[in-house]
Amino acid sequence: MTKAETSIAVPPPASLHEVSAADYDPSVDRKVDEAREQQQQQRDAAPPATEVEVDEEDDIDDMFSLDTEAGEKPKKKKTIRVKKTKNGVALPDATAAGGPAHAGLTSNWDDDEGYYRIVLGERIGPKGRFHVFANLGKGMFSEVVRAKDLGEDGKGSGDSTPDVAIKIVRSQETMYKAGIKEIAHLQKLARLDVDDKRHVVRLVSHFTHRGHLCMVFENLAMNLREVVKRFGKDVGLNLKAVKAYAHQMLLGLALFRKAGIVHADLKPDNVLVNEAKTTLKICDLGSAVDVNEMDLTPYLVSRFYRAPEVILGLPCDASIDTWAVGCTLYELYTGRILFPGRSNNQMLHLIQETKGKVPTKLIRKGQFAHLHFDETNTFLAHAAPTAANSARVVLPTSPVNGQDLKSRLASPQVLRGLDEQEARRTQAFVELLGRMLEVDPAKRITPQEALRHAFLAA
Ligand SMILES: Nc1ncnc2c1ncn2[C@@H]1O[C@H](COP(=O)(O)OP(=O)(O)OP(=O)(O)O)[C@@H](O)[C@H]1O
Repeated sequence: MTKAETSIAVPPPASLHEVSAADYDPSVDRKVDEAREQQQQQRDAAPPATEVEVDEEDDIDDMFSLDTEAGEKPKKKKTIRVKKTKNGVALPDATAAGGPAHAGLTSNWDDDEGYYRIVLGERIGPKGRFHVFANLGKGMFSEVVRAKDLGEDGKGSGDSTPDVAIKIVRSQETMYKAGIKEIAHLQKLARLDVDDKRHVVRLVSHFTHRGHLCMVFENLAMNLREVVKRFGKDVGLNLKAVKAYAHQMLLGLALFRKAGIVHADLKPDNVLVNEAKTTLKICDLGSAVDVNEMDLTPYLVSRFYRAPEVILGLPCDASIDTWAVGCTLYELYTGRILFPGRSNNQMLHLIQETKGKVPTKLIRKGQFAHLHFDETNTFLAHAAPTAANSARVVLPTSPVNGQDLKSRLASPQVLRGLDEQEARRTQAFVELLGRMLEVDPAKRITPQEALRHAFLAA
């Protein structure tokens, strides 16, 4: 492997290679992308399975021996993408059946931004079925509360009052419609997974409360970013836990593929675990899209988890979720963000340092490739977030010395410190990661193939 030969040396800032997953605040990341996406949308005013049989559940009890403590919940922001076209799912009129009649406006029940002013102790839902007792957080799209389910008659009795999580969508028409679409996707996935074995969060019911769409979910404990922060800050989780989580996420991805749905926002924040941290569920389908209705936008998926084909403007499909899960697994194992680029251009730079230069055929076909490569297909590293003052960087086809996954995770020095079995497992993990992070989406491993990979099969 040779070090990058740079005609003008403009590597990404050294600090970019070392970003702790625990320090990452997704809301900052999102704001930048939102602004860019809005610009992009204004510019483009006009507007892609097979099942797999796998054993359930690895035993990951006792993997997290630390006591839990109240952790800080990362604040997140989300870009809402609502297509004008319908996706075969009947979308009710937002203003009908208790929808946001005052869409865009606020009422006494709402704050200035259309969030419902939740009062702890309040009972919401048909017959006051849900007794709200805790706030779980606020996102761009909704606020999430925890409530007791008092049953259909709203009376609740003793043992039969399970906790649920309710996502109360902001009172805004586009968000209401996005919520309806999220419900349709969740219902489709649940129909294909009757036994609830594919690790996608279950929607219990939904209703409208004072103009707000409310989605009632099974209750889970925390998301994977919080898990890493609490149990693996800066060092990551052990390989056994990573293996179990990888297995479950891939089962989820296989289901998405089967359903023809792309999640399009997979990252540690959008994967929840139960109290025992043994089972995970993929959540937040607010950006999910039918594979046949994917738009070309360079800002799809949260930036650190964004696949190169998104940035390059190539046709996208479910493979973008595999890439995002690859980035997520690296983060779980190391406690560090794999590609912490501050722009799409820096993302491409970091990706190429780790994976080698983007193949010329992809550059040629990518609609946005001209923003990052010159006419000789040489990479242009931007000094600023814009393409201005960019410098040509001649990248080798192989990874930059020390940046490839093997050097990072399974160098001879690292392997020497492990027993034989652990060394073999680590190597298998790195091999699988490499396959999930193939730059060419056509060569990227599918979830079904990944589930048969030595790392998971062993
Ligand atoms: N079923 C659940 N059980 C427990 N907590 C949940 C559940 N669903 C969501 N949460 C919590 O609420 C957070 C936000 O949920 P979600 O991402 O679905 O909402 P959102 O409004 O789309 O958020 P954002 O705009 O930040 O992406 C999750 O990261 C998690 O911490």
